[in-house]
Amino acid sequence: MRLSAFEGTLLTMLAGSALLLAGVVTVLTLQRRAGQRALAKLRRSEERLRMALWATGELFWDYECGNDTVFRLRLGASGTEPTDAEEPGGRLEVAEVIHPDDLDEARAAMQRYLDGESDEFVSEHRIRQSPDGPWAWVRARGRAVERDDEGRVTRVAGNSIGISRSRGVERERQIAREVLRSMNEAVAVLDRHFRFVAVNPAFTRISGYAEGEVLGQEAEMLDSTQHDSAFYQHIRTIVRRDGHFSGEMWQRRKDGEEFLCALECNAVVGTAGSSVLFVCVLTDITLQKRAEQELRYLANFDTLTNLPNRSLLSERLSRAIVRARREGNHVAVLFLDLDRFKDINDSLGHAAGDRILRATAKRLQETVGEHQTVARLSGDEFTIVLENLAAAEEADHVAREIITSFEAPLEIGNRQEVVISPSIGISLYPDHAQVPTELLKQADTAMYQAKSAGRRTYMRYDDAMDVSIRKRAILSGALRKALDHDEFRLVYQPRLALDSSAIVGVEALLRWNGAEHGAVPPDEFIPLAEESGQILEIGEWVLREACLALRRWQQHGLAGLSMAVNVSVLQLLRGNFPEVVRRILEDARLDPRSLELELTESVLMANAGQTAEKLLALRKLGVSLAIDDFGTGYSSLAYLKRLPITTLKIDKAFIRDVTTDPEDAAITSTIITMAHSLGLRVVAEGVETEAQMRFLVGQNCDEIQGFWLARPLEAHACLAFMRGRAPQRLCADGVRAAMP
Ligand SMILES: Nc1nc2c(ncn2[C@@H]2O[C@@H]3COP(=O)(O)O[C@H]4[C@@H](O)[C@H](n5cnc6c(=O)[nH]c(N)nc65)O[C@@H]4COP(=O)(O)O[C@H]3[C@H]2O)c(=O)[nH]1
Repeated sequence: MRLSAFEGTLLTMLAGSALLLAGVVTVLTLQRRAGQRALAKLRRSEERLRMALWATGELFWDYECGNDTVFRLRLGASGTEPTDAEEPGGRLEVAEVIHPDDLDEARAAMQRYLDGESDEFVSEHRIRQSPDGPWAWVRARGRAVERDDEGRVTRVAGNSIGISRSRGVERERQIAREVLRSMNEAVAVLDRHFRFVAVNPAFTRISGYAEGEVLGQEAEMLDSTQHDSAFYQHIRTIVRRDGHFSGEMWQRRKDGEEFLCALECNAVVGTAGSSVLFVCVLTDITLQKRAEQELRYLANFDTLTNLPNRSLLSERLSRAIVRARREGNHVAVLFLDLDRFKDINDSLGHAAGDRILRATAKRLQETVGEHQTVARLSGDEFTIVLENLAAAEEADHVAREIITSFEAPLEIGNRQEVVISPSIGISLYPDHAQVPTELLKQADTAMYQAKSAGRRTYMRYDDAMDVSIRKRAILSGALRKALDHDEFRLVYQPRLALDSSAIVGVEALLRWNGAEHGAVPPDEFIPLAEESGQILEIGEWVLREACLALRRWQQHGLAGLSMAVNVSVLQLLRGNFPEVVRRILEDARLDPRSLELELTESVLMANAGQTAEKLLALRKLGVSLAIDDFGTGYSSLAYLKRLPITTLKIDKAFIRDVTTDPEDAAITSTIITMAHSLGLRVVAEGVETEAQMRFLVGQNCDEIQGFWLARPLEAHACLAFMRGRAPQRLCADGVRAAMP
């Protein structure tokens, strides 16, 4: 079949169109395939990017400056799917993301970047990964990704890396550095050869060595001479072997001074398991040790005398008891108190008192030997523990030795000497008690009894003493009310002048008739009043009462009489006694020459130096001064010479046997002669018989006093006695013929 031209043309055109279509289809197909390949490539590259992002664990963010919001993107755990930190595609206010404390600094960093002051935005701050999640430290970096027409940054994008861990480590390091720097303890890091690797400032402060002087040096440069080198070697061996040492040791500073330190040494173990470094911490404990020693000393010793105190005494006594129980022997406790120490302390001053206590401590320790415990409990109370005694009598023997040792004066410096006597009480284990407290109590009780028995003596405890102590306590309580209750009165014992046979004076003697206890002898209550200090008040009352009595008698026409009043040493030592006397004499309108004050010999002798001044003041007033009970104390006429004494009263103990005991007769006669040679008037006390009186007349004694003449009399009876007695002549041989 033949085709027309039109048909041919049409056919040609159709064929061409088909070809064109086929070509277009081919192109399109090719294009689609290329697009698909490109997309696949893009996806692969995105995937790789995502994987990389996931692997870094970083957070991507994109900050819009205009609205101060941030978009954050972080990849999920699988790394295949992106996970928005917030709502996908959502934006968050910056203030919601960054920790409030870090916000200002982060903004400032951003501002610096936006102002062109930094090449990139860098900030370390805390962010929350999720709304309720914990805060985590990140280091954020970013750069501008968009700018406006004028070139101003409108968007900044970047990433944030978690730095919590490194920041923690750094922070720990910083703290550790600071701790080391500010530590009071010296820290030295040593290598395995014990050479210094590092030291802290405290090390320099304590050892005196600067860091540069020790680094690389051996630690033994600090070894002291207090230990031998084997000691230090041994410690280093322990540190190497155990990786640890803790203890005390002496070390030497750069200036050579040695110091005691507490050392704590620990090995730092390397990855291979062996010690690579040793960290040693040294604390200077020299002062602490000294303080501890001082505390221990203070807890156990008396600082004044350096003797053990009560606490150490109890400890030693307990141990002594245990030993004695085991070995079947005795322990004695000697409780010692210095007689009239309080008065001496008050008059000489406390500094001198302290010196006396120190000298006493020394004398005691010397007497009993250094192996026996001598302790000071308080004030002037000392205790001695005697061990290994086979018999109780050995304790008596030591007590006697102590008393004798105190006959020699105590030297208390400045060429000053003091004579002081002790009173001692003794208790024994196992005889009196089994425990320290009881033994001490009983020795104290015995000491009290020794004091009551006239001081300067010792007594062994017995059960009856407790009763007596209780009685004394009750009596002392009653005595306190005696003045207020008007329970005191005075009696008067006349004194006779042997040459004129006239009554020349009386001695006022105190009587106490208590409501509860009846008549209590002065020998019992005067010591109690002295102990409690009441004697001051009572003594003043006696003085006033006696002066008023004399004044009344004078008004009754008795002239030329003198009144003798006993004065306790406390009255003399405390306060202004001469002034008290002056006032009382003035009130009573008495001539001071009519008053004689009697002081006991032992007291005057022991305190000669301090009392002399007061005695002089009294003498200046015109008052006579007598030494009472002469012969019972120190009987030192040499001492007497130094005191402004006018009268000496021989104690009745000598007079009692003066006619039967040649020794007493000789003593009495010597006292009279020597007293006269010193210009003193002599009065014999306790004259009970005519024979005694005769003897005294023969010895030229000036006055007598005693039952032979008259007993102490009530005021009115005494007045009657004196009135009824006209002076009588004495016999030719000097002995008065008439009996009283
Ligand atoms: N055996 C005997 N004794 C005689 C004889 N003549 C007198 N006496 C007693 O001897 C003591 C003498 O007094 P003293 O030695 O001062 O001894 C006094 C004195 O030291 C003290 N005393 C008395 N009154 C006071 C006072 O007011 N103040 C002070 N501080 N002490 C006083 O009490 C001590 C004892 O006083 P008294 O018991 O009254 O004892 C008095 C007296 O009664 C005698 O012939 N034979």
